[in-house]
Amino acid sequence: MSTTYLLRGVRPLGGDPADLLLQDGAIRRIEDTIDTDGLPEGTVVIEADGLVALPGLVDLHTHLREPGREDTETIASGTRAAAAGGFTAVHAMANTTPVADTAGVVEQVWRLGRDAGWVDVHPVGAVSVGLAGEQLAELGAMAHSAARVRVFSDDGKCVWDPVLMRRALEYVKAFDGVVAQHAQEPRLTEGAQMNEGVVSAEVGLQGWPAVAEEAIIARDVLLAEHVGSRLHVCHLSTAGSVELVRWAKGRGIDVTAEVTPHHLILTDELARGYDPRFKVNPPLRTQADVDAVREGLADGTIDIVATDHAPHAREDKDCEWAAAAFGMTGLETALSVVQQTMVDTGRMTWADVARVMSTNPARIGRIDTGEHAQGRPLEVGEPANLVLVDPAAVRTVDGAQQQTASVNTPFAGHELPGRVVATFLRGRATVLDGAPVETVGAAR
Ligand SMILES: NC(=O)N[C@@H](CC(=O)O)C(=O)O
Ligand SMILES: [Zn+2]
Ligand SMILES: [Zn+2]
Repeated sequence: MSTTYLLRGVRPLGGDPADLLLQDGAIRRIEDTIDTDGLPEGTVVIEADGLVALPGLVDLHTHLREPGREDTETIASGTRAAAAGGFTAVHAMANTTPVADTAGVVEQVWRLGRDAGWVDVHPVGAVSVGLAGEQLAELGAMAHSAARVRVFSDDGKCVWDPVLMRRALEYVKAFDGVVAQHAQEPRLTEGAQMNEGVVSAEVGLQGWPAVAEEAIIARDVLLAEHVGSRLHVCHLSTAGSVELVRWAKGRGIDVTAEVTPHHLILTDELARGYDPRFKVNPPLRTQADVDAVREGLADGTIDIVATDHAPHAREDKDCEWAAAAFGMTGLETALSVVQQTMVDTGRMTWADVARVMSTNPARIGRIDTGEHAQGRPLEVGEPANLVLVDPAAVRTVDGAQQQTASVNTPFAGHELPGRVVATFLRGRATVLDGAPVETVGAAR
């Protein structure tokens, strides 16, 4: 029998306090006060005064590195980090070794995720065989596998060939899939190391122009319109990209877009210290771009925040900038960065955070229905996927103390607001008192 939890005085979506009863995997009661009389023996009462309850967070863009780079992250360590960050579902990117471009690989990732038990793992399927950008991968077989893939991406590489991109967009319509594009014109970014601008000129690193991202987004929204398909733009990072997505949506094109926490707060000024922790793809941009993506997220042009959690080995980051790998971790800091940049600044409410970090990503990934539905409202009868966050807490980020197996967080030493106190996956606690519940994997 599963544990019954009574959450006392919690604030659903930051609203008025209420008592919530989680029982047999679902939210059973939401009332001003729930009396403990008559509750099953062994009911665990959590005094949640001042805590905000959100639907379990859903990440549309996580790199779990398994299979192939288990030295940097495994499905178990990455999903444990996700639970610690308040997530109940993640989409695992396809740029593994081997690439997740067959039904066999996506089913393996899905099974390992299920066995680990921390969050629901939804594998992303590659668009092209081996991410090589030449031949379409077996999208249908992945969609109809046990992993039920709906999101397809060559992330890390751009689907550059417009004919291949067109075919992928056409193909995924058959199973209501979406192509998630890493928008990067490869010829315009050969050898690029950081954002092209004043800072790149001053520090002498090769620049990566905004137009390299924007040109692909412009092309792809027109392709999506032409074939009547769904497009998702990964980790959008420039003011011009926000404008393009705004224009496309105004025209009725079925496009969605994501921004990462780091692009909401960090700028290319950080490259001045040549610390490769700040080397990422797409690169950190200017303050004007940061302002534009914040505005785009607040006004709904950008649909979601996705972490692009990209763990890397020490040797791939403890080296000179030009030799270092692109990417930074993010699962355990995402909610805090969104709180700091969007909630504490008055741009968004907690209900808006639920929308951009749970409801919308679940809908884009088509995981918002069925037995394992995610991103559902906090209502009686819905699955008990929840995160409890203490918005008044302040913590100093320490890479070594995180659950991820890698330490390439850009926020080491930063004070960030907010702390995940508890996470529930279908009524089962994965995190309690701010710490992962050790019996999670074993309980299955
Ligand atoms: N974001 C990154 O800088 N790196 C990602 C790939 C990607 O998201 O493009 C990775 O896999 O390391
Ligand atoms: Zn990418
Ligand atoms: Zn990525």
